[in-house]
Amino acid sequence: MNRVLGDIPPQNKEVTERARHRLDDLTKPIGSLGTLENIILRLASMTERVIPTLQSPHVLIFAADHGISAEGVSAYKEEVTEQMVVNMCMGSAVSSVLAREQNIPLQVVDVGIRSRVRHPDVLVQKVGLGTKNFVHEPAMTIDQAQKCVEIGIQAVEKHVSQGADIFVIGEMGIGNTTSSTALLSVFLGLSPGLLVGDGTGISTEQKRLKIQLIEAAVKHLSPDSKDPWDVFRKFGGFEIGAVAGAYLACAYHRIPVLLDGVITTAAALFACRLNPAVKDYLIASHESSEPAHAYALAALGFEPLVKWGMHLGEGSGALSVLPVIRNMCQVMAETATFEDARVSNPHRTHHDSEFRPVHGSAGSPMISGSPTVTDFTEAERNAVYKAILARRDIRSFLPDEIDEGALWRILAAAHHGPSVGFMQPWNFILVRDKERLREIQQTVEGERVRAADNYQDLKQDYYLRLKVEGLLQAPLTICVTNDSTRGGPHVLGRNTIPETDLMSTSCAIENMWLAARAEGIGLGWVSIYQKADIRRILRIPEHIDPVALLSVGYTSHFPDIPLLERVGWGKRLELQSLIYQDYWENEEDTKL
Ligand SMILES: Cc1cc2ncn([C@H]3O[C@H](COP(=O)(O)O)[C@@H](O)[C@H]3O)c2cc1C
Ligand SMILES: O=C(O)c1cccnc1
Repeated sequence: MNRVLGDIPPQNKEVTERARHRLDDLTKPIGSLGTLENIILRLASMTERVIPTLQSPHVLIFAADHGISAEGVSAYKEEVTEQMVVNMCMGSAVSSVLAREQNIPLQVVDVGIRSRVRHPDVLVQKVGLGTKNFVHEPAMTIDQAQKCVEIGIQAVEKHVSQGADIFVIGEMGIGNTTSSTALLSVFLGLSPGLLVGDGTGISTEQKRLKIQLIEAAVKHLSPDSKDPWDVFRKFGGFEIGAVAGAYLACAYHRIPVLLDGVITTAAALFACRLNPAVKDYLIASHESSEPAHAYALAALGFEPLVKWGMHLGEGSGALSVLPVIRNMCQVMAETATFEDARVSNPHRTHHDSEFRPVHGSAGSPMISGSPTVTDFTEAERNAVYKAILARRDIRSFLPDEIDEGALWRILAAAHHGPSVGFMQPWNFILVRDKERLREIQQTVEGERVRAADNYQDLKQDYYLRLKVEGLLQAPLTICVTNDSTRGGPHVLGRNTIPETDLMSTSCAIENMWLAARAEGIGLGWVSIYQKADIRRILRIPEHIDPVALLSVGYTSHFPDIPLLERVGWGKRLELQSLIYQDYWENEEDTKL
């Protein structure tokens, strides 16, 4: 607990500033999303992402019983706590329906229900069998107070480690509006008469009793309002402590968390008294009709997003507002900027839209320094680079047929290659017929020998000893063709550089190569042939360009360095020597 309490990160003003800049660049009048703009900026600061994403919400509901319920301060009996928890687990409580509708997992934690809960899905972590009745004695010991906060921390941390990126925390505990109101009365120094409301629908008589009991208990237990633990242990509840712990853990992990009604907000005030930095990670969802809620929100400096007169608890208010907040993340991500949509912007010239990049904190699945959250895990990212670095041009094949599923995936990878104007100029001729392959091999062999004339003496011998194809070994050859007429005469982006169709087809081939490598399948690009020969053998029309012959098959091994490097034909140039800054640099320039 001390780790979490002592190390809550501050707001990130730089990210907030960049987010504000982007928000003002979106195609809408400045400030037109009202209060929701502030929510977006706060989310950016909390998550240190200019474009925050909330993809994995999680609901935690903490439940416990209260000694004070013996005084008849609720319209319902204590046993309803356990019954409602079972109802939640069966998916039939308001909170369960709201969570299910949004596909959000919900976990109920029993922090101290008096009876055994009759459902296996409840996480049982009882700190006691209900609190003591604070009319007579402190609700709990200091040890219990710390334990329930610790349970809240652990519950959040478990789900954070599984990828949760926003939390709704709810509570269930008959009698807990009395407990919360007592806490708020002491923390805020306000009289219970101002704060007590109708709770679950109590009579005027019960309301009067509720006020009197709180007043008497505060007098009797004389809490030290400057000591949050003293106040909490005297009037709190186990579920309220767990909610406070959950808020602390969210703040520690830079995870946004939604407040619900009066009970969770009392827990928030307790958490903020332990460390005021928690506040920066809390979002007020709604204002409940319990009078104490408005006072508590005001004390925290929060303006609730909505006032719908809700007074249910269970996280129901927060769950109702959550979609609005998540939509705002999509707005931030997907709304066009004035510049992108070519809409005239009176507020920005081209120059002042440039901004310094910002560096976020590291940690999977976020890439360090990225302004957005990436949806690639570290393992997935590494896999992409592995395929790129381990790709080889293969010329030795095993005769085994290629798995049909793998072949389809490789072709689909090609088909998802980038193409200018989306013209998709490619076709794939799958050649398995041995007679046809032999014909192809003969023309390739003829070209290979002819090309040897380009080299002299020893270099020529060297060239002729290189194996340039495995056409007859591989079970499959794919002829990739390019149709420059596809998409009509005016393909977007192809008007000034006509060969972009060919570039697109090349990109498709590279995709195939990488996919094949990941499938453990070798691919060799054969390019020593006369196009006319290949057109004749494969009956390709005159206007279609046979770009590549790809031998495809399993191979005994993928060399760790390219074959031509291994045999000394060439070596990989230094990347550094190929990169220029701002303009083409002459070698003379760099020597100076
Ligand atoms: C059926 C039912 C479902 C609830 N869900 C939340 N609460 C809410 O009401 C209780 C607090 O009110 P009081 O202090 O008056 O007992 C808490 O359990 C709170 O979560 C419920 C209450 C009832 C009766
Ligand atoms: O404000 C709330 O969330 C609330 C009010 C009454 C009863 N239960 C919850």
